[in-house]
Amino acid sequence: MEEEVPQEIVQKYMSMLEALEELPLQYLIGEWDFMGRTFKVEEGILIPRPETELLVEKVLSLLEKDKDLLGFEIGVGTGCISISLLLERPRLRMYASDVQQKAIELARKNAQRYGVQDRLFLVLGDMFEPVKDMVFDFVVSNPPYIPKRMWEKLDPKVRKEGYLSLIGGEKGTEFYERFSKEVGKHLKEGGFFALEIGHDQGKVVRKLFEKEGFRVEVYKDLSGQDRLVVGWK
Ligand SMILES: C[S@@+](CC[C@H](N)C(=O)[O-])C[C@H]1O[C@@H](n2cnc3c(N)ncnc32)[C@H](O)[C@@H]1O
Repeated sequence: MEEEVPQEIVQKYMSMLEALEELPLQYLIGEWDFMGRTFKVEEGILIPRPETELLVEKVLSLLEKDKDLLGFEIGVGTGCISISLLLERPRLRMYASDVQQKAIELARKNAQRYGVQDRLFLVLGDMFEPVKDMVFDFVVSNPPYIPKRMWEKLDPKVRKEGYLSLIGGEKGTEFYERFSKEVGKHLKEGGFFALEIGHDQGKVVRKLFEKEGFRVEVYKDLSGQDRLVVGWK
């Protein structure tokens, strides 16, 4: 208590406080926790959310423990979903894509941190384009699902996570519309997909997938809001 704090530390502290007015705390400290593990985060890439842990838990509940499995994640971001799955299922291998090179590089660093880089194949590109001819046991994604008109209304700190991370076209459902038409040919018979959805998107998204012939379940989060959709081929 008697020691005086050095000026340079006081200055660093003050400038960090100032930066916090515009930047989320997570970007300032450079990492954030997801499912009990710490992931590097960078501006422009979604900060892992607690709601998304539900998606990982649901997928884990559907994956057998001692089986060789192949999964695909669209929109890898920090890598928190794929890396969490790989750490819980040692015989799983995952492909994971993103349209942002920055996300691919960040996910690579996080995969190295947790020693799963040999089972995570990171690919740059849109939707299923980087895995054109491949079929998987399952496909998972936490896609952008906020309607375009909401962008300006979002907290400026949230906007630091980036348009591509958050906005799902005019109605917010553009990703699901495209995905519902393409996912079937990339799933093995009996395979499934699992997607995070917005709290008011359960009905619309269920309809989209039922129209394409999938058996569909919508799950709620702990606050009773629609949060996940799972479909089986
Ligand atoms: C909501 S963030 C999810 C990031 C991470 N999976 C998570 O849950 O924290 C959506 C990610 O999908 C990527 N993305 C958006 N549209 C895409 C598309 N058509 N194909 C591949 N990736 C896409 C974005 O760049 C962003 O990194």
